[in-house]
Amino acid sequence: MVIFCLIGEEKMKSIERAKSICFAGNNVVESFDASRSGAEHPSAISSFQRMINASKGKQIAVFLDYDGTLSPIVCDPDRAFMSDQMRAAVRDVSKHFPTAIISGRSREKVYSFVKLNEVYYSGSHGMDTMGPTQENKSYDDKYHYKTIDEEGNEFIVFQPAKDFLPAIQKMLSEMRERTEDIPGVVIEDNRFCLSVHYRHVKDEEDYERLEEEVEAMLVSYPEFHMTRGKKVLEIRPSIEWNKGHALEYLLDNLGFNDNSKNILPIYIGDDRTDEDAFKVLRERGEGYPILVSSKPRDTMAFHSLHDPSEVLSFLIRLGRWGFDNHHHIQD
Ligand SMILES: O=P(O)(O)OC[C@H]1O[C@H](O[C@H]2O[C@H](CO)[C@@H](O)[C@H](O)[C@H]2O)[C@H](O)[C@@H](O)[C@@H]1O
Repeated sequence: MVIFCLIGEEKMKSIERAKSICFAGNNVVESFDASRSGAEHPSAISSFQRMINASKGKQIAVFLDYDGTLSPIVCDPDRAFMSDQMRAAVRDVSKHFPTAIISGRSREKVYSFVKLNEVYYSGSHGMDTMGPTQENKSYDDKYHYKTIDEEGNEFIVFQPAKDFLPAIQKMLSEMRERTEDIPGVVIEDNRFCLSVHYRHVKDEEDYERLEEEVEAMLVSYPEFHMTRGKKVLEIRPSIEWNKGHALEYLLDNLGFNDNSKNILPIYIGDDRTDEDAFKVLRERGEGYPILVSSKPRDTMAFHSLHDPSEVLSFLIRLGRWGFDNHHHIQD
């Protein structure tokens, strides 16, 4: 079935450009573009060997975004499934290197897509992180708790936006009421933040009204703010915590603090929110921030991958290298 998602800002632009953004086979809505970021952001696949050489004597750790990285961008957020091949590749990588998925989705939702017990999960743009249990004195105990999975493994959960949960639930009902007469709006409860999707909002006027409704609601919730993603407005608590903080938190819990030079983190992501994590790696002066994008873009990443199928090739290669070099997670 061919489904076109030609809406909002695309509607205003030329048909030619729209075709490249919104082709529809298999419901996939982000497609290839001939141009790519070239010399500025070399391909992580062609630079693979160089990256691996730099990892000598260091522990590689892998951090992955979900939507647009492990799964293609599709029209229906509830159907952003990951392929079995991708799941196998992530599983193989996680056998050799600590691996975490850091997503804007709720932690439970991203786990329901990925279904791997071997990886750590951080949901709600890093505001809900389940990591290894090393005592971490630098973070507030009030927002930590310990938990055990079905296999008896102990984890620590850190939820720095916990105090905002009642307000988020109120906003969820209010937003649903405010937008019930705007065709095409989908509101996703991401637990510590909300996603207001407008991919299916066809009229420019409806889109403008939607933005006004979000802004009007936020007047009564000054402790929240709105950010923008791919055809989505996101409502988030205004705390100083993002995917970059979640990455640092996980590195700390894995035993690699700011000063550690024994770690080589790889972070792969496609969205604006991933830039916070790219920035952390740049500032630490170690590791590889990799942008997933078919077009050149302003980014803090050093390398790029074209799309999730290139992410798959990269992960397969990394998993094989880990196997061939006898890297075991307990080493
Ligand atoms: O941090 P991520 O894992 O990349 O999550 C970011 C948002 O991703 C999802 O929305 C995006 O993907 C959908 C499915 O492909 C697409 O329909 C939507 O237009 C995109 O914005 C997710 O639904 C959001 O909740 C996440 O915040």
